[in-house]
Amino acid sequence: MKPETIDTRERMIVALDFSTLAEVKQCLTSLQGHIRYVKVGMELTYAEGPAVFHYLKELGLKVFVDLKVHDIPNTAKGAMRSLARHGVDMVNVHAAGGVAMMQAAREGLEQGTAAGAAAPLLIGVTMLTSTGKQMMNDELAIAGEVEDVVLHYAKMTKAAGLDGVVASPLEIPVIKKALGDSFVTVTPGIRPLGTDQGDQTRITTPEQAFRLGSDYLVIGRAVTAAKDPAAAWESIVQAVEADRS
Ligand SMILES: O=C(O)c1cc(=O)[nH]c(=O)n1[C@@H]1O[C@H](COP(=O)(O)O)[C@@H](O)[C@H]1O
Repeated sequence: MKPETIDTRERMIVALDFSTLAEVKQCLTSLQGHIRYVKVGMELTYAEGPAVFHYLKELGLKVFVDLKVHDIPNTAKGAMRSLARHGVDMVNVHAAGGVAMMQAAREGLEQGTAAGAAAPLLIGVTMLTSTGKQMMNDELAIAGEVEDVVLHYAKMTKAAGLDGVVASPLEIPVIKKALGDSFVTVTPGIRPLGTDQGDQTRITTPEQAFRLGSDYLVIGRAVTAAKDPAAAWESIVQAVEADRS
């Protein structure tokens, strides 16, 4: 199904950046029934192991496992084969690992997916949303504009046969224009008005992210660190739906 035909809530992913299952359960006490899609990153996976993926799937949630694999092709392939066996919905690798690594990741994912089941969406991370132009140019020694580098990584990702990319919402129009509407875009760096920018650099509001054409928004601390996560979540959903109508 094309992401734009999916309900808004299915396109908003909550980043469960916690280090214990107890904290996850506490957060879900507020959010359960409101959310449909969650992201499990390194912090929670390294603490609780893959059992947490199954716990969340059994609650009826879709699960994006964000481990940002970046290694030699053979290792990336094995990592994806193992991840696919958990029956999750979305996984990612760093596009900077290169086309051969991404192709190997794709192969591993197909090998690990149960017969008859759909493979998880495989997404390439372009330039982290915490990275700005100065850091990219001076620290990482990558010349040019962030948007051009992101587009280059997105083209590599598509050439490798992946389903889409992680980028900032700011780069989505050029990615969609060059690579087509069905190339999936997943965007962190979401900051509702009045929330703390923290360590993110290339940010937009949730409304802007949808307007720029993002398929899936990843939202973490603006919701999970709020006093009332469900209220924070619902105010984002309302703002987005009002903006889109
Ligand atoms: O792959 C990601 O999900 C990711 C890529 C990226 O470029 N930037 C980024 O922030 N993320 C993740 O998205 C989430 C953003 O969280 P908040 O900044 O709290 O909304 C975190 O879990 C990050 O690990």
